[in-house]
Amino acid sequence: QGTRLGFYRTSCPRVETIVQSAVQAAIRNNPTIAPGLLRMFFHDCFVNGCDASILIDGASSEKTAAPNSLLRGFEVIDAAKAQLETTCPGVVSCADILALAARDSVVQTGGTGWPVPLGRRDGLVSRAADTANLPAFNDPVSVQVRKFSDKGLNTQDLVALSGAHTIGTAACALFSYRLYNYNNTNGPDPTIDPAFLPTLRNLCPNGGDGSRRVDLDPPSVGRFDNSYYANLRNRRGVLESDAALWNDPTTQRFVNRFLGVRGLLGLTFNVEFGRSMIKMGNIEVKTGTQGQIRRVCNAIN
Ligand code: HEM
Ligand SMILES: [Ca+2]
Ligand SMILES: [Ca+2]
Repeated sequence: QGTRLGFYRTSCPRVETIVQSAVQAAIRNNPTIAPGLLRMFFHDCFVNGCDASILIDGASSEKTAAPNSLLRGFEVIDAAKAQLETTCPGVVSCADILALAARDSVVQTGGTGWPVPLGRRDGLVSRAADTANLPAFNDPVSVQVRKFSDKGLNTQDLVALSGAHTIGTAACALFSYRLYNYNNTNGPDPTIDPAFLPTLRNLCPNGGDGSRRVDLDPPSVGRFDNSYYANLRNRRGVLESDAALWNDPTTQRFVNRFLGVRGLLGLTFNVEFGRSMIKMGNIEVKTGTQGQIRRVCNAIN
């Protein structure tokens, strides 16, 4: 009683093309939508499962919580839903639209696609307090591993899915503490490449605008490739949580495998990313008669 391929084959055969063209149009107009939608899906699946709880508006819904404050692309899901309601009213869940949009965002940025099993139903609750279990920018590897394993994802999934940071940006506010007075040392995080430090300091001056955004995978921020892992090896991970994946021996081994280091069993990033996304997309899904099919994605019926 899970998700499956071809779920809308008879009830809404054009669902994939409709979502794809909405996502394509949005990204053409604003490339930052691609990372926005990919991250949105992660933050949906980790809180009450992949059930579109992230999309609900309201005073204390998940959306209003700090870890979700910088998400973008909600209007793209709403637009796809509006089109689907004219083509096949009352049939396609917002949770499935988000799962497809995340995949399409990867394809649009040059990644390899994967078949998306469908049949998720939309959830009935969305509470800001439930976002506490999302991984944080300063989580050590042990905590990242635990948060992923709580959702049925292993260490390889963690390293593969963190590869999403091959596209997109981060706000200075979430990592500039590493650049100036890390852990009250009056100096930078010693694990940052000293040649990379001036670049980051220029982009995020001490006491400067915390909302300024920096590429997570320079200079390949718009391409869905494995260059993120090379940055980790070169001690150029921007977020502390990313840098930590290199500094821990277990996760470093996976980074090296994604880099195709000789002597280790190689892993192809784009293939493994899709596999892990299918796993993530099945976290605590509601199917059958659970939940509902929302009429609009930002409110419960
Ligand atoms: C331990 C796990 C993770 C942590 C701690 C983490 C943390 C973060 C943080 C702090 C940002 C910057 C947000 C901002 O400033 O707007 C970010 C960005 C991003 N994350 Fe993650 N992340 C993790 C895993 C993932 C996963 C599993 C995915 C998707 C599969 C993902 C996709 C993204 C994307 C695409 C961005 C760029 C967002 C944009 O440009 O708007 N992350 N992440
Ligand atoms: Ca959810
Ligand atoms: Ca990249």
